[in-house]
Amino acid sequence: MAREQLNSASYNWNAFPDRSQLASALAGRVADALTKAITGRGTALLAVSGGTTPAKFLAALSAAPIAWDKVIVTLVDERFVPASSPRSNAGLVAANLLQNAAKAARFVPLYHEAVGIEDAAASDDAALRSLPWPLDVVILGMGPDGHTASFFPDADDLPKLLDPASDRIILPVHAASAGEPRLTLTLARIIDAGFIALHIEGEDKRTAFDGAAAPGPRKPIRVVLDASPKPVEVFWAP
Ligand SMILES: O=C(O)[C@H](O)[C@@H](O)[C@H](O)[C@H](O)COP(=O)(O)O
Repeated sequence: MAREQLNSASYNWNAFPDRSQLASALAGRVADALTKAITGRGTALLAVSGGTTPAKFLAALSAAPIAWDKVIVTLVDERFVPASSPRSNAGLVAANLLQNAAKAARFVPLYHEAVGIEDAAASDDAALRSLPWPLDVVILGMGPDGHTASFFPDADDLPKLLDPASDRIILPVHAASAGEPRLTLTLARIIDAGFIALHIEGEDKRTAFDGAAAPGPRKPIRVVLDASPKPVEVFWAP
């Protein structure tokens, strides 16, 4: 049942009694959306977030009996570290999603060795243009500060990351609160997705999400919700 809407129907609230039930339900919704895309255009483009929340969901999705050989997986964002780093989102995806049936998917990472983050972002931007945009599914996470993707409130050039008219796919991010330089999909690519889910867990994240509804300066997650042409499906468990 949807809670009172933030800024008029910008999200639907899907609450679950526990994190396992959320993982199964979200995996089912994503599998259906990917299958619909494959039926419609012969392929499906999926972008997932990293961090600590998604592992259970990604593992549940990996077992979905769909045509994974027609699915392309990429990342919503990535820390500027190699896949061998414990901080790597590519490493998280390899360990949790690209297993079981989903092993047949094509994975397009964001990190590669480069002189610097700006060079990496430019070459990613060029390389990812050949993917079958728009995204069919995007799974966002959210930090307690209201960031999503790598749209950190203290990011240099935050308006450029959040420009709904940007023609960029990938941009570099410098933000003191991010831990290390990041590579991120732009908001413009995210809100074009056919199915947009926000996956958050725990009371802190629920409070942070509710805080995004409060009047005052808009946190990045609120900018995404307001810019999305369709309601974002929020999946939450305590
Ligand atoms: O690279 C990342 O960290 C993510 O893409 C980021 O946007 C994440 O979704 C939030 O920071 C929540 O992270 P947790 O799931 O670890 O709380």
